[in-house]
Amino acid sequence: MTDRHHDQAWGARLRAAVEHRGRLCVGIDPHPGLLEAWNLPVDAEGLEAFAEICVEAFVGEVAVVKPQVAFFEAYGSAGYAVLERTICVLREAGTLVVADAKRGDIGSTMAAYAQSWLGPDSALSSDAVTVSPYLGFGALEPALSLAAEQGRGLFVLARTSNPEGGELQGADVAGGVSVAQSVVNAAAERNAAESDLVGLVVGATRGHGLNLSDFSGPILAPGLGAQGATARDLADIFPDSRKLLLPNSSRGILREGPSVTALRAAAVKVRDEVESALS
Ligand SMILES: O=C(O)c1cc(=O)[nH]c(=O)n1[C@@H]1O[C@H](COP(=O)(O)O)[C@@H](O)[C@H]1O
Repeated sequence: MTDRHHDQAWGARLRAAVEHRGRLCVGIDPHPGLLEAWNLPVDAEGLEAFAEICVEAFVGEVAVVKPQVAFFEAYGSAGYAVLERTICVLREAGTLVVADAKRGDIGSTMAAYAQSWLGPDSALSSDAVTVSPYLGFGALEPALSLAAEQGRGLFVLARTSNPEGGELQGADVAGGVSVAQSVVNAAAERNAAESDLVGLVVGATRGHGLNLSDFSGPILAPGLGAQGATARDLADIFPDSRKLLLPNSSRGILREGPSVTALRAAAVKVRDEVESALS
């Protein structure tokens, strides 16, 4: 593994970080409305100030931070430069970064996305990236191979938190197996070669209806806070306490800014609520 940040497999790094700092994954989602609420200009400079405040508040307190790429991309190359610096500073400080880019394409193009988000030479390179399997789970293979080689991970969308996701993800593919369940099964099978390489995204906003018993990798569970899920819902929705669950909250915490102290306190509060709900 050539990454100067680590020489361990992703699963080992993730499990060690969660052991130290809890399961919460805090999102950096710089919505224009949040920039305004923080009295920042809605431009790349405001974006940079927003990201710097988040970094200061979250480093050392939470295990995993998930920048939502869309809110950086909205400012073009200037936004990407801010994202590069944000990813780099977080990783240098020992915070794991999941880039929420939700990439997915035919295999040959997927290889290029994989280099951007997981390659050793990219300024956007993160510890893990979110990907969409809806061009076929097999099309993700270039990203899976690169992640394995680099000691990084992937989070594959299975059952998303939004209400619109159910129609497609809940549809039957064969013999009563839903599209989302087929993603879960493919992820479990791929993890037989390297455990924890493939994580799943399963929303925390409602019952997912999935059989997760054969899946032992990490599960990113967005929906805490702004989308209505609470820490207490987590134990009902994910009753198997052996699962490595990473609940995500973005706006629910970010709305407590721009004070670094208040933002940090909000993250710590949700982190601790999650830990006591799941322990
Ligand atoms: O992949 C994700 O992180 C994701 C998957 C999903 O099913 N639902 C979901 O909300 N997300 C992301 O998680 C974050 C949730 O943000 P809040 O609703 O503000 O907490 C956003 O960045 C979403 O894009």
